[in-house]
Amino acid sequence: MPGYLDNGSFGALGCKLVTVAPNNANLEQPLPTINAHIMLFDDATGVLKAVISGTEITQWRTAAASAVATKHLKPSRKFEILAILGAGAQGRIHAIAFQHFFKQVRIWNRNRPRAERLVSELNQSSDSQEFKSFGCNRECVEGADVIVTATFAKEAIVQLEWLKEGAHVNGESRAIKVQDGVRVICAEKFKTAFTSRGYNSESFPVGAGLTHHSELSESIYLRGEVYVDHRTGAEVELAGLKELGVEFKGEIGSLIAGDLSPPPSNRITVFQSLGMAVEDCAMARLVYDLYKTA
Ligand SMILES: NC(=O)C1=CN([C@@H]2O[C@H](COP(=O)(O)OP(=O)(O)OC[C@H]3O[C@@H](n4cnc5c(N)ncnc54)[C@H](O)[C@@H]3O)[C@@H](O)[C@H]2O)C=CC1
Ligand SMILES: O=C(O)C1=NCCCC1
Repeated sequence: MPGYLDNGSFGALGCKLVTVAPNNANLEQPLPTINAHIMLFDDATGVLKAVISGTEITQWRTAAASAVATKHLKPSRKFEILAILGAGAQGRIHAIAFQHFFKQVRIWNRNRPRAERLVSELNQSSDSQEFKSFGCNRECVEGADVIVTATFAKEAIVQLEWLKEGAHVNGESRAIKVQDGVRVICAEKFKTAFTSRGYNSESFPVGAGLTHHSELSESIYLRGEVYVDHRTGAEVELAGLKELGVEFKGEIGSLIAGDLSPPPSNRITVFQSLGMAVEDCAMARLVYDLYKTA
């Protein structure tokens, strides 16, 4: 993921190499599923300045993007309940990053003991928020003001009728379109890019028919106000949603810049996060600057 930013006073040029190995959680000594390294270059000369571990940066910048999206899509709402589906790396960091804006943080995982372990860790480090584990995704979501989905689920784990009026959803996993029969052997980004171009090889045995894979039900995308981090990326990576007739209302950056107004507060909103290299570059530069001044 190569990225570059320059606002006149702060520049960053970098490239993140990232792998996704969903089985890592099942190893005897579990490892993160998503591992990354960021090469940071001098943005004026192009000279390599540092190679920085990008695993935690990926977790924090993704949660930060969701927090910023939530703030700008729901500027006037008072939140009480946050529901997080998925107790992995993203679920954990979202809980830590969001906790102070909520009275209760609910966490569901398909394997409940994992949610219970996370809840126990979080309750020990907090004196004001209540963290609660759930065995049922519907119960976890019903009544929540904000929902975060951070799993690898290929079927909907959130339904429209479970959402309360004005709820906001941060969807971390891509709502991808694949052809039935695709063997998952590589990162979603490449898989989508290959199959959407009709490529077919031994590594990609492609069957008939199109399937829409997403953590959120189609009706949430169709009835909600859907915002993305990057429209050009979304047009390609979320082609399945476009084909369903889903309209992307805009980028979160346009809301921050004041080029767009937030939707009425009683509307259901969705931030469909893709992840942007520029987020990694900005954070790598901040980490590098802190390291140099420490
Ligand atoms: N938008 C963005 O910028 C980013 C998005 N992500 C996405 O966030 C999601 C979570 O990533 P991590 O927390 O790093 O992974 P992780 O492996 O640490 O956690 C994944 C969680 O999902 C659960 N899970 C796995 N398969 C499932 C299924 N079929 N149904 C229900 N639950 C299932 C696991 O039990 C686990 O708790 C992934 O979809 C990943 O692609 C990750 C990084 C950046
Ligand atoms: O934005 C990222 O970084 C990632 N997004 C999806 C999963 C891999 C990492």
